[in-house]
Amino acid sequence: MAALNVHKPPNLIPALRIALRGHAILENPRYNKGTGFTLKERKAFGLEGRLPYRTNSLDEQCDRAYTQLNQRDTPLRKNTFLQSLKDQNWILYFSLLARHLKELIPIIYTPTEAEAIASYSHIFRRSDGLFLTFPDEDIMEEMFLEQTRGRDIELIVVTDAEAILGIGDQGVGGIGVIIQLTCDILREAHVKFRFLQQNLSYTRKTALKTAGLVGGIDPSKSLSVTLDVGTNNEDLLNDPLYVGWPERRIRGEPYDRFVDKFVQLVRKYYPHSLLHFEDFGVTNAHRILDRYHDTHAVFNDDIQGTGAVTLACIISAIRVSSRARASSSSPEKKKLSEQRYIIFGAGSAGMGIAVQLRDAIVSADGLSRSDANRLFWMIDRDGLLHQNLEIQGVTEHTKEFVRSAEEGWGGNEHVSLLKVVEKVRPTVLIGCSTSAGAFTREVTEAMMRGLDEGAHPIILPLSNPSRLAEATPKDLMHWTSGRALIATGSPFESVKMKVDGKDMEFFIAECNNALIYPGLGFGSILSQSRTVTDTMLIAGAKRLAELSPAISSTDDGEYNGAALLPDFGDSPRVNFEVGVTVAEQAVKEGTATADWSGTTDEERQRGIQEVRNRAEKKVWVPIYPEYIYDQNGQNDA
Ligand SMILES: NC(=O)c1ccc[n+]([C@@H]2O[C@H](COP(=O)([O-])OP(=O)(O)OC[C@H]3O[C@@H](n4cnc5c(N)ncnc54)[C@H](O)[C@@H]3O)[C@@H](O)[C@H]2O)c1
Ligand SMILES: O=C(O)C[C@H](O)C(=O)O
Ligand SMILES: [Mn+2]
Repeated sequence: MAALNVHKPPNLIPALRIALRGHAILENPRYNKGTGFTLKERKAFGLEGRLPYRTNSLDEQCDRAYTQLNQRDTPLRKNTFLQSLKDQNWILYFSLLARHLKELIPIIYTPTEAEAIASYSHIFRRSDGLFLTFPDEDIMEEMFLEQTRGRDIELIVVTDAEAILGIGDQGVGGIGVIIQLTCDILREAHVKFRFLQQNLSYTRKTALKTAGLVGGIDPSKSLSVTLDVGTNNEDLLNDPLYVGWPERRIRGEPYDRFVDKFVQLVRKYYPHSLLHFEDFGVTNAHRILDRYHDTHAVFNDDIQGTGAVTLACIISAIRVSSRARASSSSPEKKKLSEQRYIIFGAGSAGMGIAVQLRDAIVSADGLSRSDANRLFWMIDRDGLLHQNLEIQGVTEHTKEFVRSAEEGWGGNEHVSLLKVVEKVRPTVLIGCSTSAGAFTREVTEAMMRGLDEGAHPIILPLSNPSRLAEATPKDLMHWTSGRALIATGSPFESVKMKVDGKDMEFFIAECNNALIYPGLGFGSILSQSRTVTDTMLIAGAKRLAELSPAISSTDDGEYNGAALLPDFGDSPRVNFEVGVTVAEQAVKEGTATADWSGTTDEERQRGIQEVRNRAEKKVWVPIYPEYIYDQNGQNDA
């Protein structure tokens, strides 16, 4: 895909009517333009004496901010700089991100976010998002309304921070994992705005084709929420600077009641919103998803987002591997159901991946659910999950994947990854265990030995941040003599090596849920889907796979080292496509409730034709609109 180009005439964005003046507008990151305010706006909003003479374009502001950013010499300092830029001016922040997406994603996201979250209380400057704290349970509704009243919220991202990335319980610092996904509006209640009447369709289409859009969801319509139910992290509990509630985590009935109170507020005030759960502990994550799945559009990113992006990655890898086999004597094995999967780490991500792949196998290849379950071997701390093992805290989801005792896995003993690889001869090995280096040379070589002639091993070390990856791409490529098809959870450099005397460069895809959740979310919000169904997720994943460089570049020839998934630099457009597909699926299957989505078969057909057009209109682009002072604006709009 072509590089993103974010230059665009500002007059193509509709004007906003705003009631704020002077200091208040400069202090509001949603509306602040800094030196970007035009002379006309400076006059209208009482800014003439508050800003230096020169008006800068957004391009100039981005160039300046980029130079300032590069004066910060560590990723964490850059992360802090960007966070403070976001606190000052959203459009500048998103616009800068859009211009340097590939470079900046690792700064605001994995791996640097892990450091920022771990030091949250120490680098704290200013709060962001909504904090709902357990001892304040009785006033939760007031706190919720205080921040949301008058707002048209479509996306709510929430964490209780029990399992942040692979770094565990981070208490209130967990807000860091979600604020990069959403932007909270300050003092929205004092502002009234409305779009001027214009023909937007050209505007948006052009913006979309030429501009970077970050997820496509208007940040003012999103809210990030921390459920501070305590922390079991001893370091935080003993840290006098810890800014969260310094008590042990609440469990059991009080926890469920607290979460339920929050979910019911979301349902009451924002029935059409998407509620995105991030980095909950594994048992709570599954229970919460199951509990609300049929009553609200809920989405657990670690379970479903990871499942969907991994499904896309595997579809892409199987295509490459089967093409390679087409020229050998062994069967092609093009189908998901023709693979054997070992999943190392049976937590939220591992189970999410297993369920998503299993569902896709059932729907695409027509296997029964139990036959499809048999294609998976799940391994956790205690080794392979098999019936003779006394496993602690097995969830309903996990049970389905426990291997039968008749397969001869022995008694209640630890069956190691190596043993399982040797016996099962997997074609796909996925890591989401937080166990750095677990995919050793021995394991990898054993996997290679078990493959059919000509096949590529598909190996996905997905644990984040980078230092927790189960193996590095460089090692895997060398251990497999350049055969492995690899994707990782955090970004890694490409691997250059000679294969059969030829110089090759292998690009390592980032198989991270961030490559798909904005699209899944956008599609769900666009169609106002009542629930997020498995079929919507599968449709989104298939679309993502189709857009992978590995698929397009191996169509008529040998694998050339292209990445298994689209590049993060292309994620805005990729996510737009995923969003359109997900919304089309929601309309098709009748879960969409948007007024244009229709109820009869005929109306739905028309609704599907509408989706792209609606998406283009809805997508948010980080470019300054013109502001018009609306003296009569109602402060409580
Ligand atoms: N790439 C992505 O998009 C993505 C998405 C979600 C999670 N992740 C990563 O995957 C990892 C797990 O995340 P999660 O949300 O599933 O956490 P989780 O705590 O729910 O699951 C981790 C599981 O790994 C198991 N485990 C720990 N040590 C192990 C070992 N030595 N051997 C085998 N199993 C072991 C744990 O018992 C647990 O069941 C994290 O590093 C996270 O960053 C990546
Ligand atoms: O946040 C990420 O980078 C991906 C994923 O949600 C994780 O928990 O690791
Ligand atoms: Mn996560």
